[in-house]
Amino acid sequence: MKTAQEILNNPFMNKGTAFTMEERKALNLIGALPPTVQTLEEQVERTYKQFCKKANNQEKRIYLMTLFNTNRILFYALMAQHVVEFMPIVYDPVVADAIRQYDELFMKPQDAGFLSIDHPEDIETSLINAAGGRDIRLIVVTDAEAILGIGDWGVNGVAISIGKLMVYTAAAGINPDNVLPLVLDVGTNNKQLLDNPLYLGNRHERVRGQAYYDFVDKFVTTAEKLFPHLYLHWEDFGRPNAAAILKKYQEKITTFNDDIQGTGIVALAGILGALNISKEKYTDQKVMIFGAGTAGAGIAHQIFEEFMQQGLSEEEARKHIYLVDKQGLLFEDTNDLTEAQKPFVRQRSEFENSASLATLYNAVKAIHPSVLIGTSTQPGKFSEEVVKEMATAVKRPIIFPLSNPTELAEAKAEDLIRWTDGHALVATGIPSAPVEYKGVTYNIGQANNALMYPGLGLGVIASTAKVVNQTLLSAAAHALGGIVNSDQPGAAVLPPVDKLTEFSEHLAIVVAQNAIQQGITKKKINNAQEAVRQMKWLPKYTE
Ligand SMILES: NC(=O)c1ccc[n+]([C@@H]2O[C@H](COP(=O)([O-])OP(=O)(O)OC[C@H]3O[C@@H](n4cnc5c(N)ncnc54)[C@H](O)[C@@H]3O)[C@@H](O)[C@H]2O)c1
Ligand SMILES: O=C(O)C[C@H](O)C(=O)O
Ligand SMILES: [Mn+2]
Repeated sequence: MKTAQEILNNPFMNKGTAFTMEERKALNLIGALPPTVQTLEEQVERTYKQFCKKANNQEKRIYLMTLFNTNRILFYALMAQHVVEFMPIVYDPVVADAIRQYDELFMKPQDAGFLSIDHPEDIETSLINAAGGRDIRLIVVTDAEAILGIGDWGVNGVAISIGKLMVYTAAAGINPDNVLPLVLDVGTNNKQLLDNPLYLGNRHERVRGQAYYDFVDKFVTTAEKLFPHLYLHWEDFGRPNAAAILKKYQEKITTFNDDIQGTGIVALAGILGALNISKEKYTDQKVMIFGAGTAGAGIAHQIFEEFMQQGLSEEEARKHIYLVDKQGLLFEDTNDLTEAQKPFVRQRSEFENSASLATLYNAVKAIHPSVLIGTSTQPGKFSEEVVKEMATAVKRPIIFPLSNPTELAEAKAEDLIRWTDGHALVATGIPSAPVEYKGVTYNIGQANNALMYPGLGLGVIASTAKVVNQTLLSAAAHALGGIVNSDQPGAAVLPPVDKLTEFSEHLAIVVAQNAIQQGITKKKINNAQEAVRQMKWLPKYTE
């Protein structure tokens, strides 16, 4: 028999004031709670009032994390009613501040797991301890080398795994009992952390090379062994490692890289949504991606696949894509190209003065892309000059500044609308308020992978898909890109976050259906819709 304290201090068991009198008698809780029994609805009302009293986003976040650590059903019941308001606080952009201040704010590990490269022999024990006997179906893991656009944050990065999983549950109803947030602590090269006496992670530089890959592999093998129904989500790894790890495992296990594949899907969906509004053809588009790292190259790949699906040859498809990185427009002879950039480099002979294409402005002027996407971590680079130049040649420029958090965005939505006299079709990585311009309200879609990874994940888990392949990813992009209200002036290019739970379910059903059709499910699943609905968890108390 558990003690009152053991029950009340376990967020998976605790119902707080909602324990009924019968439960209080049976569980030795008599006298350990105030006498009034509340409903979940009353608890939601009380906690929302408490939340509203907090003075700023940081305080609000601390409050919500405390609630999460206290009563998980109540946390999700509350979040279900306030998704739009809570997303930026539990997730991007406020999560970035929480990561920067992890040691100052640390109270509880929040049921996350911490794997240390200094003790690879402890991987199995650590996973068992962190899971605590639960049936783990979904892991979000980071090594925190490239947290959003803010760089290397060592063990602090665990908060992105926790935040991503909160969104999985709030958006798609993944049972919180089945999830495990993880950080691979392989050291950090962040000097500020190494010099901070209160830093909580391993106090040495990042381990690189074979030792790193052996550690990752031991983690993957052990997790697959312990959790046979696992879907493994990689988040915010550094540029070379993210791509290499995905390549190594994507055909072997059920796995997904959010920054490469998730961002690719959401960017493609945003373009498809924008073209629904402008009534233009996909195969007429010229796409320029500024910042061709993990996310940028992932977007290029997804867009490239779509050109081929829409009938272009591989060679023709490549001609529609232009990558710009630190070196400027990427050419076949550019130094330090990554493997993921190489398929999309251009020939110098295509341009009269290729040497001048080292700046974004010159590249935009020479190419006049119809789509401009930013994943560069360089704030303000979609300047008035760049955007106006683009708009001289393109009627409805599609412009997505996707860098996170807020202070790193390549442009603000409001400026893009003004500079293009309302013609730009805009989506941003962080939430943007609607823009009022010349009597029209422009709703700004949030092109953040959070719009799709929960639905994709629910579909994959419910259908028991063995792998996340290109066909599945394309189906997800089309499902998401098809939901825009194209007749409304100022319509957003992506569905709004206040409908996140609805369209996540829709996405999940499309994905599950696609996995069934492809014959890539582990179990025989007859009905995608039923499988998805059955898998969905709702924040309700049970006896
Ligand atoms: N909205 C979303 O869903 C989403 C998803 C993933 C990443 N992102 C954002 O995209 C950004 C990049 O993330 P990442 O994981 O790809 O990082 P990354 O480090 O892999 O890529 C960044 C790229 O930008 C390039 N770059 C740096 N300075 C530049 C400059 N002055 N000009 C041109 N290119 C430059 C780098 O060389 C690198 O290739 C981050 O801010 C991240 O938050 C957004
Ligand atoms: O975390 C986000 O908000 C999106 C994305 O995964 C990122 O790294 O920026
Ligand atoms: Mn990310």
